Amino acid sequence: MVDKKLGGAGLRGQSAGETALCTVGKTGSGLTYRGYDIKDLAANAQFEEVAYLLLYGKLPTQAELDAYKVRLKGMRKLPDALKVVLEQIPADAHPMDVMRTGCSMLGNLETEATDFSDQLDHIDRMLATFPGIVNYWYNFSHNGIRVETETDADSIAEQFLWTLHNKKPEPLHVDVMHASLVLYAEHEFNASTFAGRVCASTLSDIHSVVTGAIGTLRGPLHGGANEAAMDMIQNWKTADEAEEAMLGMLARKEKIMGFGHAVYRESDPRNAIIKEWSKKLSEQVGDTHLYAVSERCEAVMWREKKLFCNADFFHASAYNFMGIPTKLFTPIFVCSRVSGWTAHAMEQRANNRIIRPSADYTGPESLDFVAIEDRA
Ligand SMILES: CC(=O)SCCNC(=O)CCNC(=O)[C@H](O)C(C)(C)COP(=O)(O)OP(=O)(O)OC[C@H]1O[C@@H](n2cnc3c(N)ncnc32)[C@H](O)[C@@H]1OP(=O)(O)O
Ligand SMILES: O=C([O-])CC(=O)C(=O)O
Repeated sequence: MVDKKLGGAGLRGQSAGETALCTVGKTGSGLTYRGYDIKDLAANAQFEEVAYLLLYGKLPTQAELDAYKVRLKGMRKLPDALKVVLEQIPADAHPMDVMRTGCSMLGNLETEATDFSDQLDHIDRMLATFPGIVNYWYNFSHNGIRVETETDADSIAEQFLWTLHNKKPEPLHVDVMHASLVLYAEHEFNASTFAGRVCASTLSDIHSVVTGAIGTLRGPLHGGANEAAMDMIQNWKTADEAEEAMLGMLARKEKIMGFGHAVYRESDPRNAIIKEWSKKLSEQVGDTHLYAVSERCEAVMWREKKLFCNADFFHASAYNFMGIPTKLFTPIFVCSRVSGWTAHAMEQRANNRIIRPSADYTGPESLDFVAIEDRA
């Protein structure tokens, strides 16, 4: 078991508020959304059911789910002014920067009411438009295509793949995307959600909450780890080559992306689920090495450091097998986590006090003021 350093830097192990949305690592490795185990949700629920659970407080009935999906489907059109902005962003921009700009621009065009009475309309609109935003930019900047975002896709999972590849995706890939979006939807006071809650606590608007959260998720120590893991494993053609390279990285004390966690001590329960999907996809595409390389990385990290794969590691190979470009990996996380971020914003707003902790001062004391002409 990994010995976690609690306290000290990074507010590790300290409670920074209350939530009814999620528990992380309560038994060392468990994860629940509003009391439901992630294993049950990932195996049985579509992403829209989970988004509904987080945002509307309960699992939907069939009629409620059908109506919710119709509502989201009707909200997919991108405003022309947003498309104009997306078309200005160069092909070599990072798609997370595109998401951040896209979200912010949407907030300029469709600003939330200051009394938050329309918060759920804006939240559902973000859920509905985010896959189209990133893929409209991607297809325009890379392929010169203005992709249609008002597709016939039945779900957000299908909508992401459809707007990326500009065609109806195959059912297995849609199933994997549902599971992936369910796994990424919510995770208590992780860095991006906490950033969003701090923003919400100032009574700022929902697009500012999400824009700040996107910027926070972007880093390789957080959501960016799925891309970083892919960049790493794609260098290796055999499991033995991967093992040798990893041992070198560990000897040089390099961080290995997709491993370790700030809260879990034994395992990340999302890993086994996405790993299973990655295996299935690997068989489907006739992969000869990427899954084997990934499995060896997992074994080496456990053997050498007792570090386990977090949610991001096997997402890398799974997304790769579905033909998703590596730099679009973290934006998929955004398309999902926007449900958790905004559920937290609503929870914060419902019982708000501005989040403003204290700091331990470590600078100099009682200095004499020096006139500008006398300063060295
Ligand atoms: C969806 C998500 O956001 S999941 C997280 C995605 N991020 C990554 O995969 C990035 C790689 N992982 C990491 O950087 C870290 O494990 C974090 C940021 C996730 C957690 O950080 P912390 O809580 O500070 O890590 P923790 O306290 O468990 O670290 C214990 C020791 O293991 C080391 N360690 C932790 N993760 C790794 C890793 N991936 N590779 C190598 N060493 C590691 C730490 O450096 C630390 O060593 P030290 O005591 O010599 O300094
Ligand atoms: O909880 C964390 O620190 C990071 C994480 O796994 C997530 O946000 O999904």
